Amino acid sequence: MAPEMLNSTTLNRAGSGLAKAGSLPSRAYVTFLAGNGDYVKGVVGLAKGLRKVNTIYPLVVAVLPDVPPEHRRMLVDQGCIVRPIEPVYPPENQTQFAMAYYVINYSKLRIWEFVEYSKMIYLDGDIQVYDNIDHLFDLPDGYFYAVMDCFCEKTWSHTPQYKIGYCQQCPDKIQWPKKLGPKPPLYFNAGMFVYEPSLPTYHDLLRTVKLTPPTSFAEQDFLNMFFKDIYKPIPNVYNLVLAMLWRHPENVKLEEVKVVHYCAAGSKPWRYTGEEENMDREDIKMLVNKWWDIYDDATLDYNPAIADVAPVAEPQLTAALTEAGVVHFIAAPSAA
Ligand SMILES: O=c1ccn([C@@H]2O[C@H](COP(=O)(O)OP(=O)(O)O)[C@@H](O)[C@H]2O)c(=O)[nH]1
Ligand SMILES: OC[C@H]1O[C@H](O[C@@H]2[C@@H](O)[C@H](O)[C@@H](O)[C@H](O)[C@@H]2O)[C@H](O)[C@@H](O)[C@H]1O
Ligand SMILES: [Mn+2]
Repeated sequence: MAPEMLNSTTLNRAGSGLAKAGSLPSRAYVTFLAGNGDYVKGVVGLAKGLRKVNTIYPLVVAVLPDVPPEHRRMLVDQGCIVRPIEPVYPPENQTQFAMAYYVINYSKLRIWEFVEYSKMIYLDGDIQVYDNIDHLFDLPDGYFYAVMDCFCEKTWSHTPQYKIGYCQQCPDKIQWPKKLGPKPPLYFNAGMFVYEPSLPTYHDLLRTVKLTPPTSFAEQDFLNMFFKDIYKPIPNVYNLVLAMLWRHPENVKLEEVKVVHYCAAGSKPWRYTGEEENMDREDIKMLVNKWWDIYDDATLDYNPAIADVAPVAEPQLTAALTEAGVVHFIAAPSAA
């Protein structure tokens, strides 16, 4: 039975980061950085964007060995928690990944090992958060929450969905033909998800990835297969895959969007030229400028002197607050 979409009422009722009595959940945002190129700008922008929306949680950055010390320093200077990780490689393969570099994205799997955190929200480095989404941490445990992807871009041209014009974003437009067998399970974009780090899950992921032939969307396909039984879709406002603007405009209310994912070809703000297809759209130009406004805003730089330093609650104070039934959890100094 297809997982029902969580609606915004349910999500907003999830709470505002108030920990239930007795629990002091350790939560953080986490992103992934590879290489010595310009994605580090994406992560700096993300750190500043999270700070602008007043998240109470830190930003952890999982860095591959090829991220240079000066880039790591930039991230520490922006209040991020830098966590070195080792690469994860898929089995030997002849796969044509949709983008050749997708092979490095398997290293995202290392974030399941961050068990010092009970719940994490993963965000790609090419994502920006324009509204506070801390309430997602209060979603019920035991599920994998993410936004459904779209199958209409050329990057999907190898798939039966694309060939018949079927997309889960408009399931009634083209019916899935019985001759193709069961309708594909709901499929999420792996640029943003809410998950629980867990060593048993981590070891299961690493064991399973070694046995799973790679496919076009690399770790995204793998994660969809691995979590298909506990995947719960959340509204598109939590991860606007930019192609939705021209593929499914009826599903987008830009003024309500909380998270923008600059994944369309040519849309990475730090590389934007406006020349690629759809990049001359007014909404794209506005979103790229919005990203730069945050990136260039020096008032959003991390300042240790005024950062939310987690008050070291006296044990008796915590006990008293717990007794009162609610403990407002202030995490480690907000990295963002
Ligand atoms: O050279 C790279 C390529 C990717 N990434 C990280 O891997 C994520 C996934 O890649 P990308 O966002 O480019 O994939 P897309 O969402 O555009 O398909 C990026 O957001 C970065 O966090 C990186 O750090 N360096
Ligand atoms: O390594 C595979 C990547 O696959 C996904 O990107 C794709 C996917 O969303 C397609 O549906 C779009 O058409 C395409 O533009 C976009 O780049 C994730 O965003 C990224 O984090 C990562 O998992
Ligand atoms: Mn991305």
